[in-house]
Amino acid sequence: MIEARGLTKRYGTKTAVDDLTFTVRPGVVTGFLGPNGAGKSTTMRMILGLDAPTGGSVRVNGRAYRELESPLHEVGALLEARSVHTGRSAFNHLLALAQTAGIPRRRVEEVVDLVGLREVAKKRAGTFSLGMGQRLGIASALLGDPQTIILDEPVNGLDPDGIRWIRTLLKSLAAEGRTVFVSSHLMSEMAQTAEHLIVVGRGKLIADTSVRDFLAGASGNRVRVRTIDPAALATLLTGPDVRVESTGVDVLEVSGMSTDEVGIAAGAAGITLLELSPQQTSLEEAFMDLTKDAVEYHGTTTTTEGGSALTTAGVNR
Ligand SMILES: Nc1ncnc2c1ncn2[C@@H]1O[C@H](COP(=O)(O)OP(=O)(O)OP(=O)(O)O)[C@@H](O)[C@H]1O
Repeated sequence: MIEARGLTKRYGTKTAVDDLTFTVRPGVVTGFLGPNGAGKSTTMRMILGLDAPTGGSVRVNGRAYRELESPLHEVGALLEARSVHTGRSAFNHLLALAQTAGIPRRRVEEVVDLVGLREVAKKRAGTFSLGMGQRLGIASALLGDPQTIILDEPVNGLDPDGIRWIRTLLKSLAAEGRTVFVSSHLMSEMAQTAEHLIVVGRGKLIADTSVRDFLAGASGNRVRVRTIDPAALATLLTGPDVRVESTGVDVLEVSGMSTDEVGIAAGAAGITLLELSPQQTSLEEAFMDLTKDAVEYHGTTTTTEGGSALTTAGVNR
């Protein structure tokens, strides 16, 4: 369990994290969403005791990271930032980390298999591709068999196989009852991986919700309808709260009415329908709606460089 209360971080006049209060619970993957510069990495660094909050607090299993008796066994993390450049083999890199924390060699063997690095375990980690480097970083994070796992943008730059692998791994770690907190600016990815979402924009909390509720709340009523007389149906349905768009020769997209309402209105007017289906807003669209408000509220735009190499924290600091 991770609990942030009024968590704040300022760098000079810049407020990177602004009074964040949220709880990350065990048993589900929690996505930490926000556009670049929203404060995700800074929040994760504070959770891991790598940055001190300017205000508020954050606890892991009821205690500040620095107070954890055996941090590697409690929290495993993979932070975005620098790559692990090492002349050691992947296996020896993990073994060295394990030895500093009193973790037995057989656990190194286990995590090598768990992350699928067995075939390349004897290769120098410095020669690894981004995807292999990420697997190695995740292996390091899992070495202590931690109850809480924190990953900053783990799918950045990965190919579809790698993304699928991480997605499956995160879900299985959560299914074992662990707390899994994973950041991303890819909403579509989080929709497939996370059950719960904490959304931030410009350092502030925008939403703390299940993925399901987030989509339901954001989607409104949108209906796709095919008909033999689109012009007549469009005229019939268009109103102050209803928008009708033509999206194909015989297809309309109706916002502001349910499928039932469209069907009943068309039936009453004697207009034949060929298809009537509710449309779900994608997480991407829902997220853009939300963060657009945050951007407008704050009135400026930030751009940050998109670094994608990774290093481990909590293990390899
Ligand atoms: N050490 C620092 N000194 C000054 N400003 C910083 C520092 N670290 C982060 N910031 C600023 O704080 C804000 C939040 O940055 P942070 O890296 O936490 O965001 P993020 O959501 O993780 O974004 P990204 O996905 O780009 O990594 C940004 O505007 C960033 O420029």
